[in-house]
Amino acid sequence: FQGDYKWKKHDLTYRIENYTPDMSVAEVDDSIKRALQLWADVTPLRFTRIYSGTADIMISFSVGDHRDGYPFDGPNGFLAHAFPPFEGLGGDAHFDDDETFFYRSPQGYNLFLVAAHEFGHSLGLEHSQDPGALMYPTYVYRNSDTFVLPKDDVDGIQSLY
Ligand SMILES: N[C@](CS(=O)(=O)c1ccc(Oc2ccccc2)cc1)(C(=O)NO)C(F)(F)F
Ligand SMILES: [Zn+2]
Ligand SMILES: [Zn+2]
Repeated sequence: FQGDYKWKKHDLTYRIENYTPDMSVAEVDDSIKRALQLWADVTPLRFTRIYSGTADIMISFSVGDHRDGYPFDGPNGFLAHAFPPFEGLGGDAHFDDDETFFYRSPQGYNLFLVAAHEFGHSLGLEHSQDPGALMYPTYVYRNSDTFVLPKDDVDGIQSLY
C-alpha cells in the first residue's frame, strides 16, 4: 500500500475489534499497547484505546478473504497488513489468524513485533531496505523484552511527525 500519507493530528484512537485464540485477551492487549508505545516514545503521537465506534486504527484478526481486496493466504506467507493513514480503512491493521502468534516468545510469530511493524504502516511508513529495521518486510525474531526501535525506523517516523 503506497502513498505518502501521514496523520494530520497527533491524538489517535485505536480499537481491538476481536481476538486471536493464540493467547489471552490480556496478552493481546499488552502486545498491541507496547507496539503502539514504541512509536509514541519517539514522536508527538498519542494513542487512546476506545471500545466501540470507529477508531483511527481498527485492529482485527481474520482469515482468508476478509473483503478488503487483500485476502490472507492460510498459514505462513502473509502474516498481517495495514493501511496508510487515508480516510476509512486507512490506519487499520489486519492480522492473519491462520498464523500462530506468540506473546514474548522466540518461536512462531511474536505478535508484539508484527503489530509494531504494522503500526509503522498505519502511521505512514513504507518498507525499509535495512535488514535490521523493523520496517523490513521479512519477519526476524527479536527479544521483545529488550527490543528498542532501530535507528532506521526512528529516522523514518521522525521524518513524518
Ligand atoms: N504482508 C507483508 C509481509 S508479512 O510476512 O506479512 C510481515 C513480515 C514481518 C512483519 O513484521 C516484522 C518485520 C520485521 C521484524 C519483525 C516483524 C509484518 C508482516 C508486510 O510487510 N505486511 O506489512 C508484505 F510484505 F506486505 F507482504
Ligand atoms: Zn485486510
Ligand atoms: Zn509491512
